[in-house]
Amino acid sequence: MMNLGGPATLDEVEPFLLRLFADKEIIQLPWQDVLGKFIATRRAPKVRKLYDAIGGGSPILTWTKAQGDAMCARLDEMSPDTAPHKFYVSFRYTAPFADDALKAMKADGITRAVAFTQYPQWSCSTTGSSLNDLWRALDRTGLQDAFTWSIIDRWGEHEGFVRSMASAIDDGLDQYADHERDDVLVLFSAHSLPLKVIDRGDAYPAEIAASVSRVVQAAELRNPYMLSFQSEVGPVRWLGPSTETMIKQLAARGQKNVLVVPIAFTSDHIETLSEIDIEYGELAHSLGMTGFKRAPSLNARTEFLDALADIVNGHLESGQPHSTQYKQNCPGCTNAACRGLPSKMTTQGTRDVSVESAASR
Ligand SMILES: C=CC1=C(C)c2cc3[nH]c(cc4nc(cc5[nH]c(cc1n2)c(C)c5CCC(=O)O)C(CCC(=O)O)=C4C)c(C)c3C=C
Ligand SMILES: [Fe+2]
Ligand SMILES: [Fe+2]
Repeated sequence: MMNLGGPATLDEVEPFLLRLFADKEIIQLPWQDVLGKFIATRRAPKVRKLYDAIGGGSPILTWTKAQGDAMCARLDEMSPDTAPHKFYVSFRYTAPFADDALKAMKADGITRAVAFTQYPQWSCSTTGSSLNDLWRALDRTGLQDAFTWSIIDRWGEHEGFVRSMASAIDDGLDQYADHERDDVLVLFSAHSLPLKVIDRGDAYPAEIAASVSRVVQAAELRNPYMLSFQSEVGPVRWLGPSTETMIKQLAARGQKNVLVVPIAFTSDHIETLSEIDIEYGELAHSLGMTGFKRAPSLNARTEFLDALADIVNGHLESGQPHSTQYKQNCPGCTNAACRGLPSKMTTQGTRDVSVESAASR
């Protein structure tokens, strides 16, 4: 289960930021080694305070473990012939890292592995970076031939994910009085990306829009809705419209009730608990937006746990080594590591594992 990760303690904030701003696959900065370090160390005290205010660290590992446990229990029932199923966490910028996951898998005698991104929608800077690092970690640990791989690289239109988002929106709307409910504007908010990434041809904006469209249909939403992007950091230009700007503009035209729906995250962490709930919440209230609320994160929502298991089971049944989109490298990509494959990939899925050599690396 691959994700960005987050600092579990306040002491881990600075190392986490240093690793993140050093990664050229998530953000490209001029003189990255120097500027990345500068931004990370300068940002750390502020970000430490933010994590302090949400309980002293990120809950992303706790949620990922709860999701993994529930997913594997369901998979053991759904697919006894591939049981027992085990999950391992591979975070990009905090422990457990890809190397930790691979070593633990080897120690447990695992031979068949599914690299399952926890970002529903693809971006080269998130799932792409995690996968590139996973393949590098195979080399670092000398475990190139230990596992036969397949990849779940995107699932933003999966029916179970879409239905869990729709039911989270229902719960979000239930927070309003009956007479207010029709007046609520549903503001889908996704993590933004540097425009440079978009200009290379990254699939993220289209995949986010597809998720929003499917969720709106599944929720049979009668409320007006829109999509904006949050969490811009660093001195580069970011994809808009920005969630913060939209809140200001909606408040200026008298919109009182806004329900924010985080569409690109599967659990609570700093972007939901701090940025939306505290930072945007205070902004909205200061501007007279009395009904500013957020739909609950998916966390351990039963429909979502079912969805995670269904995504993996469907993947195993499909026999596909990865999505048809996976090999579609961004036309503007100059990173030789992108869209590589490990040396052992399935051609037929778990139920009939035959192995082919890496098509490219
Ligand atoms: C520096 C560039 C960043 C890009 C590009 C980016 C994209 C991106 N991130 C997520 C998901 C998460 N990001 C989280 C925190 C976080 N992200 C960045 C930077 C970029 N993200 C920073 C510096 C931080 C740390 C907090 C801060 O300093 O503001 C997290 C949460 C971590 C946690 O608390 O557990 C997640 C999750 C996505 C989906 C995405 C683009 C598609
Ligand atoms: Fe981020
Ligand atoms: Fe790339």
